[in-house]
Amino acid sequence: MEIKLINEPFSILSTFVAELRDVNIQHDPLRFRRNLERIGEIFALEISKTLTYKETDIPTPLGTAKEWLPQEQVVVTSILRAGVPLHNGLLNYLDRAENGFVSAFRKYTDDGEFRIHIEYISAPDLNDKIVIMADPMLATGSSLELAYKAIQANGTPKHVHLVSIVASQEGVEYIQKKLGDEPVTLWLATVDDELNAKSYIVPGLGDAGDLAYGPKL
Ligand SMILES: O=P(O)(O)OC[C@H]1O[C@H](OP(=O)(O)OP(=O)(O)O)[C@H](O)[C@@H]1O
Ligand SMILES: O=c1cc[nH]c(=O)[nH]1
Ligand SMILES: [Mg+2]
Repeated sequence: MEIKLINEPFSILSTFVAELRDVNIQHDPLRFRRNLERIGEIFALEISKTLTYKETDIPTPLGTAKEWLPQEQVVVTSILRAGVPLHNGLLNYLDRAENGFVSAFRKYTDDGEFRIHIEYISAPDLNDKIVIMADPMLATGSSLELAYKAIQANGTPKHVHLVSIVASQEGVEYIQKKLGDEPVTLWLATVDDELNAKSYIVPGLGDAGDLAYGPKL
């Protein structure tokens, strides 16, 4: 497994991440979702550089131009809920991609413990395709690991790009341990040092799903 941290060299990306984190800005849900989407667009551009390209004749009004076009079929998948705006951003650029969705959410018990529940998968045939799996938060890493394993039921992808915006160091190490031998690249915008007692990333940004879509029961 390869890990790609895209926050260096410095770019406009860090402005969008700062706005997601900033407690004085993040409570504007339209802006929060749009920043997730904009970061998805940046990841799409970076991931597109890893695709296979073929030189292709393009008819113009004045002649024939040669352009390099991507060859593989891409499938953008995301983890509900918080993955949706990131998914939209990836799809803005990878607009011919097929799409998949996985529900993976924390279900809390009265003692404050939680387990990850996967109840819904909707995805196409993944055999030999380039799969992107998006979730803005990589905290313990359980959601991403289980979602990755769940979609394998739809076929064996050629490669899987796992995309997260804010990761914890512990979560990165967990994914490395669980998926280290898989044909996977883990793309991240930033890595924070800590997880708190409730497995939230510190400093992180809070609850991405709630900030994008409001509280849930
Ligand atoms: O790495 P983990 O410890 O598994 O945590 C990360 C997961 O938690 C969040 O989802 P959440 O359960 O809050 O669902 P939501 O998107 O519906 O709010 C986030 O979007 C990830 O899916
Ligand atoms: O810090 C975290 C951890 C899980 N889910 C979030 O939205 N934020
Ligand atoms: Mg949430």
